[in-house]
Amino acid sequence: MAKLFRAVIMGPPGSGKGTISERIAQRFGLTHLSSGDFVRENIAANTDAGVLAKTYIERGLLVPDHVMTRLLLPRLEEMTRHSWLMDGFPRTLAQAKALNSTCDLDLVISLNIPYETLKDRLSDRWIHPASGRVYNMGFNPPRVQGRDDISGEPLIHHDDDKPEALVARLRQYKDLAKPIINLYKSKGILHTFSGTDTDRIWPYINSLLSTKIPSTSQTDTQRIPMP
Ligand SMILES: Nc1nc2c(ncn2[C@@H]2O[C@H](COP(=O)(O)OP(=O)(O)O)[C@@H](O)[C@H]2O)c(=O)[nH]1
Ligand SMILES: Nc1ccn([C@@H]2O[C@H](COP(=O)(O)OP(=O)(O)O)[C@@H](O)[C@H]2O)c(=O)n1
Repeated sequence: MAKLFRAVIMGPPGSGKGTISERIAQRFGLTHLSSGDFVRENIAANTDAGVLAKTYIERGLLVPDHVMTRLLLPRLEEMTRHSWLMDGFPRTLAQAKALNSTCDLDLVISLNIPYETLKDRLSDRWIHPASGRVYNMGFNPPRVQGRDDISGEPLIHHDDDKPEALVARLRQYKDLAKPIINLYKSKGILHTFSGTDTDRIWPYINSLLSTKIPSTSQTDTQRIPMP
């Protein structure tokens, strides 16, 4: 069996983690694991952890570490035969340490995007909640306005994508991400990409990953919140 590949993508809200993860999943055949989608699925399914998580998300708070790790780590342990890219986890140093004790990461991508760019993108982000597919009216608009391309279902706008919520979310990201970034830097697996356009960052990420994992023309790549 080919060597498995484990990566994490980090960045503030709106930095393009979901968009870039999709491209990576498609090009390299990794499974894209979105911790945010997984949390939302648990909320929709009314699981114990989902009910608990909802009380935090509704208040614009991060879900506590012990809830997130209880949700995610058992699922990761089921992924022992898959290569994956994790988006949205770890969000804290405690989560990074918990992840560390579960698996060896090969690579961490950190996105460094200016504040004005994040603000513009998020004010225009539309999401299909059931699949996690994400649109932007300028960058990747849906074929039919307000509707998901695949299912035709309505798109929604998250309250916490509004500019008034963004400053606090960004500050929190910076504070929490710093020690995680330092940890990954010290392990020699951190790669940082800066810029205002996903299309200009993507070739660099693509060529980095091409040196680490064989590309695939797979069409059956998955975007699943978690397995
Ligand atoms: N204008 C513009 N929008 C982008 C670009 N890259 C991503 N987006 C959009 O910006 C929003 C945030 O991207 P997303 O991948 O959801 O970021 P995440 O919060 O880090 O997962 C979405 O609406 C994307 O469609 C870009 O280069 N330019
Ligand atoms: N590791 C994580 C991942 C998500 N979450 C919660 O789940 C929400 C949605 O996750 P997301 O990754 O889609 O969020 P954003 O990238 O929009 O911040 C976050 O805003 C947090 O409230 C968390 O608390 N801890």
